[in-house]
Amino acid sequence: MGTDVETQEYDVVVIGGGPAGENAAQYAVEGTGMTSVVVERELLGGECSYWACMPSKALLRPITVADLTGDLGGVSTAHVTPKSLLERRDYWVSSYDDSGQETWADGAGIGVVRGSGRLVGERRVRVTSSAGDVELVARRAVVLATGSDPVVPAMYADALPWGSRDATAVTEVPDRLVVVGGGVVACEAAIWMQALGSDVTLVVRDPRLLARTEPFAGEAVLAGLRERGITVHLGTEVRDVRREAPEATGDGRIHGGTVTLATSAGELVADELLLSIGRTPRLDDVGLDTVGLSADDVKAGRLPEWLYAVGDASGMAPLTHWGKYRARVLGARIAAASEGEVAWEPDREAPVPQVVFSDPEVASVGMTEAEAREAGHEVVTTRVPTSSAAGTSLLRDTVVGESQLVVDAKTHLLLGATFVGVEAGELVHAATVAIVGDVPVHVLRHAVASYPTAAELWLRLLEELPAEFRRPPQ
Ligand SMILES: Cc1cc2nc3c(=O)[nH]c(=O)nc-3n(C[C@H](O)[C@H](O)[C@H](O)COP(=O)(O)OP(=O)(O)OC[C@H]3O[C@@H](n4cnc5c(N)ncnc54)[C@H](O)[C@@H]3O)c2cc1C
Ligand SMILES: NC(=O)c1ccc[n+]([C@@H]2O[C@H](COP(=O)([O-])OP(=O)(O)OC[C@H]3O[C@@H](n4cnc5c(N)ncnc54)[C@H](O)[C@@H]3O)[C@@H](O)[C@H]2O)c1
Repeated sequence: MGTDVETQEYDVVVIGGGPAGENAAQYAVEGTGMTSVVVERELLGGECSYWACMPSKALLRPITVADLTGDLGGVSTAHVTPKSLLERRDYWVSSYDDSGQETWADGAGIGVVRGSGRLVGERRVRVTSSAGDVELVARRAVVLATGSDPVVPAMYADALPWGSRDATAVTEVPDRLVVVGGGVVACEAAIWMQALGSDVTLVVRDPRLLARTEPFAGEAVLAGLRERGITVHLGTEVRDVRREAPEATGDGRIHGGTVTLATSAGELVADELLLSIGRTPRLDDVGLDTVGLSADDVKAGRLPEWLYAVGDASGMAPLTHWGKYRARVLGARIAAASEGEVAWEPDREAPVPQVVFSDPEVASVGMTEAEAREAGHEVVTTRVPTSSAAGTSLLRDTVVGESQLVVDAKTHLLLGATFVGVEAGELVHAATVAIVGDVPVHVLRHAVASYPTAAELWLRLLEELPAEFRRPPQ
């Protein structure tokens, strides 16, 4: 039977216009003469631009700078004003207007179709919107870049807890906020919510914060949160959640009456509950069944040659820079294949860096010491106080945190690095370069950092290694 739905053909159809989708659409066709289109049902730029990375970092930066002025002789202490903090957030999310992104897509020659996209068969995507349906046919590839959803177990659902969208889009500041989770969102959001005026309590199931990083990093962040007056209950289970008159008032507004949590540390009462216990790929309603696939197939990479997943939707590390990187790799593959070529790629997967913009900041890449040992490496570690270089100690009056390298004892190659404290996020990139470039530590010693910059911390770390790490392995 015929259909009166308009059909459009492109070489590459990308469902989801977040950072991963945008990069896939751009790199897949750049320099090839092929065409690509992005299907977006909310705002082009995705979660990252409007409800995740950008607003959270826009909120945290003034707080970090104000703290710095309070810990730096020779300058008056600055204070955060909640109203101007929220104005800064609004500026960085362009007041939730994505016309700038649309201009970018236009300039890059990428088509944009507004609406909800869904596979309806091999290489076919149906886009539904209030303006009517369109069917997109992909000559070469369909890319799923639909992002992820926060995990909300059934016990919490009726209480309509805040998710990270509410925390980043906050307009009504609850007097008392309970945050469930001890991961990245919890450790970052606790800081800005407390600076905005909430009395914040963290309820953490694990015995420590940031459980996937080195233990000393979580300990430093715990001390930092407690120093700000934030209460943290570690190793605590939530057993029941009740709320008076829950109401879907919208992003960033208080979702009803008082929330009461029964926990293994006792009863907690709050005006709002922020649930931040991880995210899951958004694959439920993208029509995988119409091509005989499931979400598990996507996460395991069991996909036909015309279908790809990238970014949070792929189940890989849910980080913007990682999603964008994988999208560039994927885009280059698709572009090269269209010319009958194979894009060059390193023969090993690159390590995933992550910066947690907590206080103190935590930055890591590669394996933790425990992960390296578990993977069978013979390991040597070197750890120094982050204050131990002139360049780092000059940056504040009190420099907290420690930094560590994990080195393979046999090859002298860096396996992982963790920096905690001032400039951690900048210091970690040299570790990423050393790992990707296979630079052994005896060579790294000859990469000289300027005096007195924070990068001289690398010298301190390398100096602390046993003497045999100053020459090639014998
Ligand atoms: C509070 C918070 C802070 C964060 N901070 C950082 C940070 O500092 N650094 C970092 O690297 N990462 C950070 N992240 C993670 C980062 O936001 C994600 O990894 C990133 O947004 C993933 O990009 P993506 O393109 O895969 O998905 P998204 O950014 O989620 O974009 C997916 C897009 O697809 C659209 N979409 C979904 N389904 C459909 C459909 N069926 N049809 C049409 N469109 C659809 C969505 O509307 C959305 O625009 C943070 C996350 C949170 C929650
Ligand atoms: N700066 C950044 O790069 C940044 C900032 C924010 C978010 N993100 C990304 O967003 C993702 C989601 O962040 P997140 O903080 O929600 O997740 P997360 O994975 O970082 O932390 C989840 C926490 O919730 C706990 N948890 C899991 N299930 C639970 C349950 N049922 N009850 C109680 N606790 C439970 C975990 O033990 C962990 O402590 C992160 O993985 C991260 O990649 C990145």
